Amino acid sequence: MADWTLWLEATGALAGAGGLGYAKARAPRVYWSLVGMPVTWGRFTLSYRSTMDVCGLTVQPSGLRAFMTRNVARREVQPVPPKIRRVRGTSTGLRVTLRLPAGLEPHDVIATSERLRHAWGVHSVTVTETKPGYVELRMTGYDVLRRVRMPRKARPHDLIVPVALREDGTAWERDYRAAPMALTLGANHSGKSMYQRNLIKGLAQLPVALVGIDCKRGVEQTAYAPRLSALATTPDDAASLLAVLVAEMEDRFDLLKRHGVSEVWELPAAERPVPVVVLVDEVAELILISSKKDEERRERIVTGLIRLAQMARAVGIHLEICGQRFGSDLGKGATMLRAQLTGRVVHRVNDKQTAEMGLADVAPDSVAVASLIPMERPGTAVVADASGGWSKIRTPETSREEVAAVCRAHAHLVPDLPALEPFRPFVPAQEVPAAGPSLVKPRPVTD
Ligand SMILES: Nc1ncnc2c1ncn2[C@@H]1O[C@H](COP(=O)(O)OP(=O)(O)OP(=O)(O)O)[C@@H](O)[C@H]1O
Repeated sequence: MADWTLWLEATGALAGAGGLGYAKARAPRVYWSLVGMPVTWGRFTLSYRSTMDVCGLTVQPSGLRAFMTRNVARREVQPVPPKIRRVRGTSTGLRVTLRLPAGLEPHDVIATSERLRHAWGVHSVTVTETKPGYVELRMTGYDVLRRVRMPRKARPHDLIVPVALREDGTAWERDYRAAPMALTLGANHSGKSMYQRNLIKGLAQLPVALVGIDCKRGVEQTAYAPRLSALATTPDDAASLLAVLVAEMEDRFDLLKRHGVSEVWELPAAERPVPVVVLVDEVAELILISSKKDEERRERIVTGLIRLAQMARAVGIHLEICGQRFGSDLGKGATMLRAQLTGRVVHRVNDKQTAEMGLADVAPDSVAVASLIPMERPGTAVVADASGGWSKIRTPETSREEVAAVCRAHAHLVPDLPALEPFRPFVPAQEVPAAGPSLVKPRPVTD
């Protein structure tokens, strides 16, 4: 058996020496499909039982089974590894479904994933419980986060936007129904704007209202103006816009009350107000003040944000807040606001405390991983939610022009929300595409 493994490895090495070595470095996906996958598949198949044995992932067979093996099959009784239910090759690695024998639990496999990775010579092994008694080993043959390519099937739908790639090769999706409010943290140049850019690219294609708050004079979000229902580029405008959003939230609650339901998703489709996603580019610009006279405005902004974060989920208003830090140093109300933001995305940070601000209260295990994101990998982040689960992701590199083009192409999806009309950004006539059929039916917010 070992000879077969050696033969497969030798084939891989020879192919590498014959020119595929170049492909391995420059086109790892091609190399994986041509060489890596067959070699790894062979290595996995041939060494599966012994690897599971040395990694402690076997159990003693049941009495009956041991009896039958000894007396009927007349073979030596051997420890039993998890049963392989399915092996599937993908463009980034191998997926193996295992049925766990009694006595093993998913955590046992998770604890040995590093040993399995080395045993099968793959870049990473991620273990996911698919249903009770079953786990999936997701192996990647190369570093998929080096040059991110999103899976072809990953498309925005409902209120779900694929934003980045996980290190196990699957798409990470921002699901607004599962995590209605989210916080994105990261140091300068860590990739926060790129994350938001990818998010806007996906959201722009959905029937939602996009509201931008970019108090860095709109340098990032102005480019997306054709698809924005509102844009605030100064703290004063932002304070007024948040007051309008709070009033909109209250109107929507009146609508829910009239229909006797508790959230917008229970309303008939024709009555349901369009979801609103509020994207705040840098929260410190909004709530950090330098003089006493701005205190009243800050108070209004923080109160508005906290009210939206606490209640607006039920009426389909979502917050997506970005910042470099988000702790008590931002002043009164900051930690209260943070506690309402369920989804957490933490890019490279300058100090462990910032990673803790984002992750310690939802996924403490991931703090160390976020603290170690290297500078030369912008766009890499750790995502976590209140379920305690977390993943390492990286966004695809997407230019502002590309996202601006998507926004122009979907400008007809801007819904009719009269309350936001005064905040609608100016769009030069040449940027507005010829009128096409509107996919969004204008709906009154109230009856
Ligand atoms: N996923 C990515 N892949 C490759 N390059 C990226 C990625 N994300 C960001 N970058 C690059 O890193 C740099 C910083 O990105 P970005 O502007 O998104 O960071 P930021 O955290 O918003 O910075 P700042 O706080 O200074 O605005 C940019 O040059 C961008 O092109």
